[in-house]
Amino acid sequence: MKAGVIGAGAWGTALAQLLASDGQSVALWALEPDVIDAINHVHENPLYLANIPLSPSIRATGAMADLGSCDLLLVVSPAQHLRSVVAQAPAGVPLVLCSKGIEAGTSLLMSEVAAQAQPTSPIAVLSGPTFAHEVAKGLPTAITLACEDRALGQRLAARIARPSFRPYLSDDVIGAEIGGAVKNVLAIACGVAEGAGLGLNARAALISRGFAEMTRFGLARGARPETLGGLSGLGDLVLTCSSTNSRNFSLGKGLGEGASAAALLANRRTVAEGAFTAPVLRDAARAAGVEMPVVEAVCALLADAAPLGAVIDALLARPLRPE
Ligand SMILES: NC(=O)c1ccc[n+]([C@@H]2O[C@H](COP(=O)([O-])OP(=O)(O)OC[C@H]3O[C@@H](n4cnc5c(N)ncnc54)[C@H](O)[C@@H]3O)[C@@H](O)[C@H]2O)c1
Ligand SMILES: O=P(O)(O)OC[C@H](O)CO
Repeated sequence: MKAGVIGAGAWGTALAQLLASDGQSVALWALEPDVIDAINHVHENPLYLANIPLSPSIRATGAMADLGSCDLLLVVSPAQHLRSVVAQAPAGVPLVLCSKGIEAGTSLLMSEVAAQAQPTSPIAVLSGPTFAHEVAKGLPTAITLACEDRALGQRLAARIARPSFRPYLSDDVIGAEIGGAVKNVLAIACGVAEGAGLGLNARAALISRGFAEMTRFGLARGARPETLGGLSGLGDLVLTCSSTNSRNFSLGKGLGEGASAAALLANRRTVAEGAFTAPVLRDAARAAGVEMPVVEAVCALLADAAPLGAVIDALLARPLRPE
C-alpha cells in the first residue's frame, strides 16, 4: 500500500523522505508547481528543504485525486490551511495530523478541524521534538503518536516507525496537540530572551514557567499531565526553545533584537506557527480563566503593542507567588 503526504514544506518533505527510506512509494501533494517539478525531476526540494537528496520513490503531485490509492495520509500543511487541504483529501482514509497550531476564528485544535472537514476519516496526531532536516538525514528521533483507537494507533506506529524514528503511542490526542501548539508560542519568548541578551537563567525560567502555563491550559482542556510532560509537550518545548534552527525561536530573537513583528513577518515563505497561535491561545486561555502571562507578553510583542523593555519589566514585576 502507498502512503500519502499532504504538504511539501520542510516537514512534509522530511516525512515523505522518512517513509520512502525503506523503498516504498510515497505520493506527496505540493502546492507550488516548481516544488513538484524539482521533487520529480531533480529529487530535491530547494524551496523548503534545501541540500537534502530525496528518494526517487517520492512522487510529487498537485492533484489531490492522485492520493486516492493511499491507505494512510500524513497531513502537514500549516495549521491555518489544514481545514481547506483536508476538505480536498480522499475521504475515509486514516489522517495523521502533523501540523502544530490552533485554528484562528474557531479556536479548534487540528483534530477538531479535521473531524469537521472529513467526518468519516479516522484521526491520529504525530507530534514531538523533530527538526525536519534532522529527520530527513536519518538522525535519531522520538515522537508521540496519539490516537484514540488503540489498534489503529498500533498499525500506524508500525507503518511510520523506522530504525532511527521511534513513535511512542498515546491515546491523549488533545494533550499531544496542545503541547505542540503552545510550545511554539513559548519558543518565541525564549528567542526574545536570546535576542535581548537576557541570559540563560531567563531562558530556563521561561521554559519552566512556560511549561506551567502549558500544563494549566492543557489540564483545563482535558489533556493528561504525562502527555504534557512527554515528547509532544516538554520534549518539544526544550528543543524549540534552544536553537535558531527553530523558526519560532528565530522570530522571537528578531523581536528581542528590536525588529518589529510586522517587518519580521512580512513576505515570509516558511511558517512560524507561534505567531498565528499566540492570539488564539491567549483568547482561549482568558475565556477558560487560565493565566498565561508569558503567552500574553508574546502577544503584546507580536502586536507591536508595547516596547520590549516594558513587556519584560511587566513580567518581572508580577506579584510573588508559590511555585
Ligand atoms: N519544519 C519542521 O521542522 C516541523 C517539524 C514538526 C512540525 N512542523 C509543523 O508542520 C507544519 C508545516 O510546516 P513546514 O515546516 O513543513 O512548512 P514550511 O514553513 O517549510 O513551508 C510552508 C508550507 O506552507 C504551504 N502553504 C502556503 N500557503 C498555503 C495554502 N494556501 N494552502 C496550503 N498550504 C500552503 C507551502 O506549500 C509549504 O508547504 C507546521 O504546522 C509546523 O509547525 C514543522
Ligand atoms: O521551526 P519551528 O519553530 O516551527 O519548530 C519545528 C518543530 O516544531 C520542532 O519540533
